[in-house]
Amino acid sequence: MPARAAPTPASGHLSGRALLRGLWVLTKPRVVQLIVFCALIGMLLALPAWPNAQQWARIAIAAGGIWLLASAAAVFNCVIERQIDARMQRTAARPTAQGTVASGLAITVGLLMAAAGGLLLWLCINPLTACLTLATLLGYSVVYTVWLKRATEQNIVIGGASGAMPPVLGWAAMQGTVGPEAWLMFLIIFIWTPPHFWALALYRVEDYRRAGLPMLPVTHGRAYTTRHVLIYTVALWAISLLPLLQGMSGLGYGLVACVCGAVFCAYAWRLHQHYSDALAKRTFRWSLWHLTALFAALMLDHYGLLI
Ligand code: HEM
Ligand SMILES: CC(C)=CCC/C(C)=C/CC/C(C)=C/COP(=O)(O)OP(=O)(O)O
Repeated sequence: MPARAAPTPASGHLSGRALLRGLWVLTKPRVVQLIVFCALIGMLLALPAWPNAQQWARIAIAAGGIWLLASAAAVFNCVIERQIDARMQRTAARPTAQGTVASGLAITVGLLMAAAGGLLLWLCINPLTACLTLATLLGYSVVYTVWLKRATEQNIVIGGASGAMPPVLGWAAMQGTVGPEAWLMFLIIFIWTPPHFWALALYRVEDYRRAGLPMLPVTHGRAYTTRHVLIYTVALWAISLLPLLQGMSGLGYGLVACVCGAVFCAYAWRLHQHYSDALAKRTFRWSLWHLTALFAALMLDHYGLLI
């Protein structure tokens, strides 16, 4: 979403509230909101029962630390990609692409957020969570943004590992180790990421072509991409049922995963058969509801609140 206030005439940079609003936009708040939500579910599932007051305090601090580091990662991504962003209609309004928030300031704010988040996790949670979250930040801001994104059409498949880490971080924050249940949640997000992103890339293909980025619809075309959206969506359907088979969740979760998986597959099948930009947009929107529903169901099931 663009920063709405006008630049000051003298510097071209924003001031006051508009500057804060611009910095907020750079943290990609809606994406980070879902990331923190998945981390929170990881924390709740790592505890056998409803958290007590002390555990709630720990959850709040861990969520705050993960939020700070994820937001910093997003700010670094916006600075590094400001020239690419300026060439794409979807991202051209970002304050870094417009030059209304100076890169130096954005980097400083990002570093401060990363330092605050890292310290919070290291001192108040545990070094494992701090190290894993910092590694996730580097994975997204450096490995994906600087290298993978421009290097291969598998960029978001490999880079998706960073985005899939939140439940692992949440689990580590509560347990001090990482259990198989956490890796199962990682796998769900990891397999969800390609259809989530490629649905968007299909209707934004001209943006990516203009920016010179090797996203799958640019390098391999629409039919190949929709086939891969379908393959990953079917794989996601199967993988999202693993918590049931592993004994981590019950029938309530299984039912939600079954129904949501069927809807996502139906979208992917229709997209493959009768492509339209409008359908690709709806598929992308559904991907967000799908992940939210899966993680909400994992949590409700954990407390026996689903059938
Ligand atoms: C490498 C991994 C990923 C890639 C390449 C990717 C890509 C994208 C892109 C390009 C958008 C922008 C859509 C727009 O501007 O309208 C987007 C939106 C979004 N993504 Fe992802 N994503 C990834 C992983 C994730 C993960 C792990 C989550 C959360 C767990 C997530 C949650 C969201 C949300 C909530 C939005 C909607 C933002 C809005 O409506 O403003 N994404 N994603
Ligand atoms: C520390 C921690 C938990 C970090 C999480 C890392 C993170 C923010 C992952 C989300 C992935 C994401 C926003 C991809 C957007 O792709 P893009 O950058 O290609 O999208 P764009 O074109 O909109 O910039």
